[in-house]
Amino acid sequence: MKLDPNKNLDIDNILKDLDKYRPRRKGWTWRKKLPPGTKKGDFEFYDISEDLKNSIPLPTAHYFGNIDPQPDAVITSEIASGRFEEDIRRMRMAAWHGADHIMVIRTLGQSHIDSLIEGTPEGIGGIPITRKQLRASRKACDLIEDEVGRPINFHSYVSGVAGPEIAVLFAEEGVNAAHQDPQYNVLYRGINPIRSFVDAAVAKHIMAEEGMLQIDGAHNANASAKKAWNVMPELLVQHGINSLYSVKAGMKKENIALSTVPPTTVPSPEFRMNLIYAMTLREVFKDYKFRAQMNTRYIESDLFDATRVHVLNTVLSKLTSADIQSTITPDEGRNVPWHINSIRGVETAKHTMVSLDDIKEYVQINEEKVRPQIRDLKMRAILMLEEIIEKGGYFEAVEDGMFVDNGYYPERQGDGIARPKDGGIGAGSVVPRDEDYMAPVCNHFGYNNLPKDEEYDKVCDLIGGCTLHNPDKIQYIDELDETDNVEQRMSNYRENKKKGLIKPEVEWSHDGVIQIDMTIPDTPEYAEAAALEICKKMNLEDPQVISKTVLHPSEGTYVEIKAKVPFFVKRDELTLPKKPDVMEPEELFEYFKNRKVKVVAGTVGNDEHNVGLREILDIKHGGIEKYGVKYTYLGTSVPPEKMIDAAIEIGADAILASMIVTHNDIHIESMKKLHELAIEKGIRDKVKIIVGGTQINNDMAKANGMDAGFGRGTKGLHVATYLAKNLD
Ligand SMILES: Cc1ncc(COP(=O)(O)O)c(/C=N/CCC[C@H](N)C(=O)O)c1O
Repeated sequence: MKLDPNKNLDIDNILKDLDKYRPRRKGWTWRKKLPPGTKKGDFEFYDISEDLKNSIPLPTAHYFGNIDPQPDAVITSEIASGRFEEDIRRMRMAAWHGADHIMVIRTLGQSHIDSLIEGTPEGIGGIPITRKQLRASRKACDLIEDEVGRPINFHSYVSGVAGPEIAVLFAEEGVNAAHQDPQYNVLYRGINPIRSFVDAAVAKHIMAEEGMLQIDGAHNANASAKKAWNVMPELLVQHGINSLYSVKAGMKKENIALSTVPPTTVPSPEFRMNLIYAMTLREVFKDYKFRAQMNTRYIESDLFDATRVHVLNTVLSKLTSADIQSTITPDEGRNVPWHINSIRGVETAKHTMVSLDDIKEYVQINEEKVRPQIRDLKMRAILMLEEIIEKGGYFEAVEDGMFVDNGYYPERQGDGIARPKDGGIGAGSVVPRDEDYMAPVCNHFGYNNLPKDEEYDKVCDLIGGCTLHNPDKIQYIDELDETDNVEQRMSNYRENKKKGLIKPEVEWSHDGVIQIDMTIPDTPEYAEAAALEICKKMNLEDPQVISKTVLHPSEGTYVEIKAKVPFFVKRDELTLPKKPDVMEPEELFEYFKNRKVKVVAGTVGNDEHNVGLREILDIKHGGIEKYGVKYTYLGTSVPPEKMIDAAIEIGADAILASMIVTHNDIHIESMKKLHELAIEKGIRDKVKIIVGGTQINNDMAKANGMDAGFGRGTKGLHVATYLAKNLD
């Protein structure tokens, strides 16, 4: 099965035969870097990887031959609509924009479920991670990676009281990467510390054997602390605990990605503070990988502000290093990510990384300035580790509330998250393995009383293969819940699709949600009330203000609203907008380089307007001069006779006559005059007469003897295209 860029991804195809689906590979895939100095278009790049086969380049790419250079870092798109079948389309969109790491947020609270969920129940704020969801998503990623021409890493989360089971599920299903950090269970999910670390060793060992990439959980401290910038010393400690524990559980350092989020933002003097932290982290953990993540901590509902934060975060990644740049949707502060915002996040990362190609060769960090601060930060982390040892170890330290304290260690606020060593969910559930404990499964961590006297290659030979080596042993359970399952959810989607009904969407198909914005010249309260009233009068349903920007306390407020359109439009009743007939700039440059074209231009009759014509002529705003057309400008209020004489004198190929004034149909008269004079002087068949103006259109112009007419919104590109296509 292959995807056709001109066709929707067929979810039914994805759902078919999932019981037989097998992942095409296991483990993580990095991008294939290109040699320094690789040429793309007219330019050399030093930090890029192989191109995509299919992609959507950045908005300005069309000026540069549509190149779409791919940064060397993997780019993550985080997707979480709550319905996996809806996420799949967004994965495809994100991949076309350059994401090759798809992370799907888990539904609320899955960490507290002590077994695997089966089927595909609808999630909240994320989706339930289940075998069927993983298979459908990985299968979709197979198709999408073939379509864009680059492997896609599918990512999920190993945490909670079912951590080891989840890890085995991921290993069986070819999940390529996962978050795994026992500190996450302890601090944020209140799961027993000892249980969390024992489970983590088992989970990490399985992940390690499958070559899965691991992302740790340090970013959560950053996201949970009231004063995130104060937890920097602790972040180093948390990274250290998880990284070393992972190595001891069998993970390779190149598969251990430290999850680093810039701890602060404006109006604090964020960049120099985040720079110190980022540099310190990379020095201390230089053999590991870095997954930089845009800041989720301070994302408000203002999309522009979020995007500015994200650009600066990515600049920091480029000035230090990032093996993976995870993107957060700018609407993190107000919605479950919308398609457009998932894409905006990916574009921000790609834009910033490509624009800063090779920047470290040009911008050197002032060592004298940063060194003392890096040293200070390292010392604070070392002191914290020493105190942890003094207290008797990690469990005692976390019991004592040392973690996520809002002090800048060693200063403490005393408001850390304390977790009792023998308390929390799953307390007392860890029992030592018996002497004769034997588990005939592969990649199993810890004591395993395996037979000494038997020959076997791998442990599971003892039972004819475990699910990691004999996937036919996997018990695939389809849907358990008659009502909450993907077939139910897809039914009315299929109905509407078959009828060719179209509705806007932001999270789910046919949710009908649109976003509109308006500026109301009033106080924020009145602006909000007015905006909602305007939506009601527009017959929009359930309008909600999702963001407000005060332009001035009383002069004006910008309001963004989401609301639902209560109707469908029928696809087969739509008349498609006529594509403007324009050639690509490169084609026009080429044409006018080989065909010297001269035109005469002026505003005809008693008419002093000249701005519009100048825009069509001048190079500044993309006038015809930009493409190589030579023009002679005769000015304003030019008599038709003078236009024709000038055309003869310079041997013009075309006359461009601007006509703005139209009262008493003076413009029609001028057109006729130009046409008749050109015939009289014997040049009518040698010159194209083109008229333009706000009231002009092509049919009217041709009806009055002209060759073409251009109305409001015309650009030099349109006129240059006409000339290139119509001059002999
Ligand atoms: C270390 C760890 N383990 C498990 C979970 C998931 O855990 P639950 O199912 O919500 O309990 C998380 C979640 N992180 C938040 C989203 C990801 C973030 N935006 C990121 O990209 O890093 C986690 O950080």
